[in-house]
This record gives sequence, C-alpha cells and structure tokens, in this order.
Amino acid sequence: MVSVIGAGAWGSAIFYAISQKIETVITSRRKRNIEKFVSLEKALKNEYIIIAIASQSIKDFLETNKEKIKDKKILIASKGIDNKTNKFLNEIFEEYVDRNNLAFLSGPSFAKEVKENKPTALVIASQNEKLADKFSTFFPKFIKIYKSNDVIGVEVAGAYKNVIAIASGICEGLNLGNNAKAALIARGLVEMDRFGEFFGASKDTFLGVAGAGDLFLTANSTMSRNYRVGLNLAKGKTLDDILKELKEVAEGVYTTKAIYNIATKKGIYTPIANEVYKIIYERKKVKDSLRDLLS
Ligand SMILES: NC(=O)C1=CN([C@@H]2O[C@H](COP(=O)(O)OP(=O)(O)OC[C@H]3O[C@@H](n4cnc5c(N)ncnc54)[C@H](OP(=O)(O)O)[C@@H]3O)[C@@H](O)[C@H]2O)C=CC1
Ligand SMILES: O=C(CO)COP(=O)(O)O
Repeated sequence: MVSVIGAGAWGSAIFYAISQKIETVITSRRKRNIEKFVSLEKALKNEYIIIAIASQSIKDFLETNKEKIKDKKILIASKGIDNKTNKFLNEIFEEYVDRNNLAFLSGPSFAKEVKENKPTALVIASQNEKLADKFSTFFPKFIKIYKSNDVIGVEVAGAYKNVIAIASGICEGLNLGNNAKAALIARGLVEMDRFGEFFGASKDTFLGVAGAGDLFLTANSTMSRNYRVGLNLAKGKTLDDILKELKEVAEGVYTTKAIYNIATKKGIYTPIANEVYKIIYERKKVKDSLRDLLS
C-alpha cells in the first residue's frame, strides 16, 4: 500500500492516478472529505510514501515527523528550492532519510489533465535505480515514466521552470509578442541548464521532459499558477491579491528568492531569475524589467 501526503491539486491527482493500480491512502494538513483519507499517523505506517506538499513547508514537515519518516521509501513530487536554507530538496531530505530511499518525480503534468487520464510523461530520478523502478510500477499506463539518475538536474528543472513561467506570464501581460516570449523561454532553458550544470546536473536532463517539456508546458499556459502570477503582475495586480485569488501554491514566487540567493553567492549568471526577483522582492516596475532583459 502507498501513502500520498498532500491532498492539494497535485497530491490528489497522483492519488487518483495510482489508485487505479495500487491500494493508496491520502492525508493532508487540512482534512478532506474523500474516501481513503487517513490520519498522518496512519499514512506514515506505509513503506512507500509520495510527498506532494508545498516545497517551503517540507523542512518543517520532515523535522516534525523525522522519527516516523526516516526508514520510509519516498517519492518527492514537489517542485521548489527551500528559500530559508537555500538548499535543494534532496539536500534537505538527505538530512533525514538515506539517499537510497529517495526518488524525485517531475515533468510536464498539469494536475487537471492527470485527473482526466490524459497522456502524461514524467521522470523519476534516484540514485537507486531499483527504487525508481519500484515507484514507476505504481503509475497507470496513461502516465509514461522515464528514469534518471540525475537527481539534481531533475530537481533544478522542475523548480526553475516555475520562475521562467512567471517571466513568460509577465511577457504575455506586457503584450510583448510571441517572438519575445519564444526568446525568453529559450533563454530561460539555457539559464536553468547553466544553473543546474553548476551543481553537476546533466545537460540532457534539461533537453528532456523535466526541463524543456515542463518549461514549454508551464510557460505557455494559463493553467499554470506561476504563469498566471506573471500575467497578473504585468496587469498591475499586487502579489498578495494574486496569491489570494489563486488559492493554490505558486512555487516560483518562493523559488525565485532561493535561486537569487544561491546565484548571487556562487556567481552564477541568472538574468531572468534576477529580474523576476527584483519585480517580486524589490518592487521593480514590471514594464521596465523584461524589456531590459529582452533588449
Ligand atoms: N498542480 C499541479 O499541476 C502540479 C503541482 N506540482 C507540485 O506539487 C506541489 C504541491 O502543489 P499543489 O498540490 O499543486 O498545490 P496546492 O496549493 O493545491 O496544495 C499545496 C499542498 O501543500 C500542503 N501544504 C501547504 N503548506 C503546508 C504546510 N505548512 N504544512 C503541510 N502541508 C502544507 C497543502 O496542504 P493542505 O491543503 O491540507 O493545507 C496541500 O496539500 C508543488 O511543489 C507543485 O509545484 C507538480 C506537478 C503538477
Ligand atoms: O508543475 C506543473 C506542471 O508540470 C504545474 O505548474 P504550476 O505550478 O505553474 O501550476
């Protein structure tokens, strides 16, 4: 039996999908009135755990549940970089769980389409190929799973694409045109690859579903929360109002700060993330930012 932790959009979509193949329970911080919803205590009794909670809450979650989580086999489905510690999720998890018990799920996957059984391709990255294989058997046929041993690359790709999606939404909101958006997304792919390779990631990862695939999906659709953040920032809405209206997490808002902090400290050239950071955290005028960037 498998436990999904997080009954938000993505956790509930994963729960829906894998329940078609294997007995699964789900739990979340806020109780849901859905069949198979169980207490966190009960969920943590299962050997295989899938975590799909907001990235910025993961450190506290692990610290609170460290005794119950330490021997579990975990698939992390969250996409982000912790902006309090500026650590990647694998670094945080490895403080509590052996890396051979960790795998990371990423790729182009709007929760809504997964819930509609639409064809989806994802990647599971782990240092432990057998664990990646095991987790891949939980997924139904409409979800094609690729395997990778490039944990950092898959993590960076899934996290960084959210920042580029915000920038792409701003581009759309400023009505800069399709040429500009295509240039921005292409440069965004180069930027996330540059950032990832600094930490040993493989370029191939950024050419695959976790990188280019998820970036093209998220940076071109109003189904993306991050894209909608950018769109609405360009239209003059305040970030508070945008997030209140979203009612769901927009991970790029928080990952932007982590990338800016890391890139500044390590001297990595991340112009798009820097612009998004200045708009969100330094209140830089949107109309002045991306045009500079594209000039
Ligand atoms: N939505 C999508 O299409 C996809 C999302 N993802 C990723 O999945 C992750 C979850 O996002 P998603 O489900 O979409 O967003 P939602 O906003 O719908 O859900 C957020 C989840 O995080 C939980 N959460 C938030 N804060 C805390 C906290 N302090 N402690 C414990 N749990 C907390 C929520 O619990 P509760 O609701 O019970 O409070 C909820 O389960 C993100 O990293 C996202 O990038 C990945 C692929 C696709
Ligand atoms: O990660 C996702 C699709 O792969 C969901 O994107 P958003 O978080 O921008 O909605």
